[in-house]
Amino acid sequence: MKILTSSQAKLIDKLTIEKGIASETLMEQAAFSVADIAETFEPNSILCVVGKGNNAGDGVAAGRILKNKGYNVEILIVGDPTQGSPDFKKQLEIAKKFQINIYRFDVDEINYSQYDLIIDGLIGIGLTGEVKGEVAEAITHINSSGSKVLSVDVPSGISSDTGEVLGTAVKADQAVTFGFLKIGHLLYPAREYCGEIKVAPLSFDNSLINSINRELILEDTVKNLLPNRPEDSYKYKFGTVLILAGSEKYPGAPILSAIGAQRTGAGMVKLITPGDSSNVLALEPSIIYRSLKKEHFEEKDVENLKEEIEKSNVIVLGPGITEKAKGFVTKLVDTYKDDKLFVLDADALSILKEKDVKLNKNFVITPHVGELSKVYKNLKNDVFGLEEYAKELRCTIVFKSSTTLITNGEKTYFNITGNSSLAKGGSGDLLSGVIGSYIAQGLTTLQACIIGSYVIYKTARDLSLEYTNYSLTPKIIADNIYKTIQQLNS
Ligand SMILES: NC(=O)C1=CN([C@@H]2O[C@H](COP(=O)(O)OP(=O)(O)OC[C@H]3O[C@@H](n4cnc5c(N)ncnc54)[C@H](O)[C@@H]3O)[C@@H](O)[C@H]2O)[C@@H](O)CC1
Ligand SMILES: Nc1ncnc2c1ncn2[C@@H]1O[C@H](COP(=O)(O)OP(=O)(O)O)[C@@H](O)[C@H]1O
Ligand SMILES: [K+]
Repeated sequence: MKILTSSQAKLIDKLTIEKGIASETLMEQAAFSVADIAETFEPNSILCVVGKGNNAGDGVAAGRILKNKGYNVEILIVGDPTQGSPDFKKQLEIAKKFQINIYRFDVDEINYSQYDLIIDGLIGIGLTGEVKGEVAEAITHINSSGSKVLSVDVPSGISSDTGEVLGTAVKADQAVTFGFLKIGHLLYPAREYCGEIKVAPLSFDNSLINSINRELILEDTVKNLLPNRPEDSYKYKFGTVLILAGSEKYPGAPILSAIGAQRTGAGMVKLITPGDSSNVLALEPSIIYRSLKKEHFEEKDVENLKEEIEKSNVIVLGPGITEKAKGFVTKLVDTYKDDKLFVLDADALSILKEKDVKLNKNFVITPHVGELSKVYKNLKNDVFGLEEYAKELRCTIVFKSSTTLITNGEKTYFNITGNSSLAKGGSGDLLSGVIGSYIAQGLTTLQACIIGSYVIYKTARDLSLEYTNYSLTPKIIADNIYKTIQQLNS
């Protein structure tokens, strides 16, 4: 499912209209979808609270369709309708002929609570700047009405490009958008304001679709990424993952990374760690394990581990290593950045603090917000900045959050499959091993991040129904990864 910016959405509207599908037709289609979804709330009375742009046009047309079906519908216009868009004004004239009550007065004079459903057609993708004045007041009334709320396109007040709340925003039970998702539907805080999101089809011109470079990860996106596993094969065909992780202080992190790699199909998983993570063998004896019996990795270990490093395809570097391993990380990356594939996680990311650090397409980095904000000073809540950073570093970034963003600067994938069961130490360690495993099995770094994150997040989501978001742990997720792989393989 493709994800658009507001300007891409406007361009698709424009191209469609240029090809001969009138804007009135698109509006009627949009309004029918809104009306269909409104009916699922089984309301007796409906208030359409509208602004004066085309979002309002959709809202008025949906109101008229619902009125025609026998529902008790009223319309409240917020703003001066004489300043409205041509399509909105047209809809208003039609609505008058259908004898709908249309109010245009002080927004405080309406009793919002008397309606079972409020349709929010105040502002859609045309929002510019903070919501203030009458529109802000109307939003406050909608939010405190206690009525169900259906937002047209995006909840009013939400930036469809960044997911920010600009001033104030409608809290919707559902949002119905047209043709494609918008970025704002998927990022917090907006994700919380959207409620359930429905995407309704419109007769849009799809010729631009292949050039849209942002996409939501769904099962279909991932199904064909599961690596081939021919019967006539052997372990080295599925790659060797070398996990260089842990320290005396953090012996658990490398275990989760190693198990993640092993349970997703890597041919060989080797774990080399400074501390004592020997419990890994009790959990999964097939993992090749060695302890350096010291506090943390040191620069000279790069030379000591030469043979193991050179025999590996992918190096998962970072979980639990502590900042004391910085010299080791810097030397390892400098020495092997052109020859090996890397997943850099946790404290391995501290090398990005150095000026002029150059990664390349062999690298995946997997920061969470705290890690990213330490190394990327321009971090804002926007996708565009992250894409720029990936271009600058020339690598693939997995920006781990409640909505996880995966980008190589050219293409960006949104993962909303996870839930708060993952907000626990160790989830990221598990993920780094899984991504390493998929790279070892021959996927591109971008593909490995897409399927790796999906496999972990989907397993977590499914399991949390039984275990709850409180009690589910990364180890239990690791033990059940096979269930998601089964679904993908069916
Ligand atoms: N061609 C069509 O008829 C279609 C219409 N669609 C609808 O059209 C919408 C886009 O329409 P527009 O481009 O007219 O934009 P909107 O109607 O989303 O927003 C523009 C209106 O909001 C007001 N506004 C903007 N920022 C404001 C702020 N900070 N505070 C208060 N008021 C503010 C503007 O004054 C203007 O009246 C979409 O969201 C969708 O609902 C499309 O989705 C489908 C096709
Ligand atoms: N509320 C949430 N909803 C969905 N996924 C989440 C949520 N909180 C955390 N996650 C996911 O859990 C993982 C946590 O990673 P991280 O913080 O690096 O853990 P650790 O380093 O302790 O292993 C990330 O993949 C992140 O996307
Ligand atoms: K809206």
